[in-house]
Amino acid sequence: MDRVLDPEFRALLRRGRRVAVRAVGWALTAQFGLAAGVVAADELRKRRSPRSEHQAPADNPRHTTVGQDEITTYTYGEVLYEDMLAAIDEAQHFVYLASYIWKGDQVGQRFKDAVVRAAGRGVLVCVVYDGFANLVVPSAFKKFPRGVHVLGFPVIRSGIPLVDVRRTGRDHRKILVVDGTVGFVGGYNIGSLYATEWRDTHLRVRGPGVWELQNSFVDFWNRHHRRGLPDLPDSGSGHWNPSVRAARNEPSRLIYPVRALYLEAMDRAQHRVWITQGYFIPDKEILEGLLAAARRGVDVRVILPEWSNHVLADVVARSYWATLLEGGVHLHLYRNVMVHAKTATVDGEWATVGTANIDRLSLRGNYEINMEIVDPAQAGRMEEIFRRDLEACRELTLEEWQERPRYYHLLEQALRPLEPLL
Ligand SMILES: O=P(O)(O)OC[C@H](O)CO
Repeated sequence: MDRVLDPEFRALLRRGRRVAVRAVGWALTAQFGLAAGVVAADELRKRRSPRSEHQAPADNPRHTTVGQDEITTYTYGEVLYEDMLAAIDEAQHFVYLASYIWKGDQVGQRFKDAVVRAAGRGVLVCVVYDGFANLVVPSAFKKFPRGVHVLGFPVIRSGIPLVDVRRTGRDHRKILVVDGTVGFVGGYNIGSLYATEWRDTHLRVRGPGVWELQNSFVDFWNRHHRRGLPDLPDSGSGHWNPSVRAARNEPSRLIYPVRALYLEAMDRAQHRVWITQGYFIPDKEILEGLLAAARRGVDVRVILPEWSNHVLADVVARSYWATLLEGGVHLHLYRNVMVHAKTATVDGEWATVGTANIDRLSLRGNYEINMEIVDPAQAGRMEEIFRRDLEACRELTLEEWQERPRYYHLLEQALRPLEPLL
């Protein structure tokens, strides 16, 4: 105690604290400087090889029937958007549309026109977009006529996010529900780029499973809409079908079941775990799940873009590749086209398609929704799609990865601490 009061010792402590604060400051500056440098270098690379030279494969949708639900799986945006727009144009009672990104471009305008038309003929129209994800979209585009009810999920929310987790998370969902009879969900945001240049996956559900999507929309809307917007009827469902279910991450209710969905499915796998992801930064338990499956002889494969549109996410993701490859996980790099799908299939029995990436933001951060379908026909379709995608990929070998330049390895380690932000 005497020593604490000793002025010399206190001066020493003060100096130590100053040095520590400065060191942390320099480390953070260096790390963010490095991150900025990597982003700038990637911009140069993109300018040299514009992605628009590359088109996603224009595959037709695939259909299955699961119990009383008709499931259509889309892997090409242009076809999906036409069907979504047709569904909105056919709406008679309500249109619920949530899109994390809603670009103010040609495709975005077509969706806007469609919902305005629906509202004009007396259909109840409620739309949600994420304020942060659409900061770059002109505000004029985000203004709708009075008949369209709009929830722009605020960029800044009340409360202190670090103290109250319920106040955190972006609305990352992409859902369309029309009249309770047809629903769409998956990785596609709304925008022209995604129509032809990105490889993504979306589902259309027709049948009682639509309730899963409708319920997610209604619950979110009723919890988050501002005063003046209508409450939506919350119907409940008499239909209990374990084969077609939605898992919804909801920070405001402290539930993150999509992560559990992946962990449980990997744990059960005996033959195949085939995952397709745009941004793949597995946390400790997901990584353990993949490696454990590979150890017991399961064929574990992940399709990823060779380069995604987020270079920092790429670099941090790559810091796990050596561990994955050494553990027997196969990595397939999709060439030239951005793969943005958030899907997985296990043993030809189970499949998920949704909005959640395998990264911290999606699995422990955002509002997300993934359909879980336990059915050999749908899982078979997803396996067909996976095999088809493999043709556009090259497999990365451990030897090749070990030969990457030393500086690249250092970059991965230096940027890995950014993982909680991704
Ligand atoms: O957040 P996601 O998965 O919808 O992806 C969004 C794109 O990265 C936009 O740049």
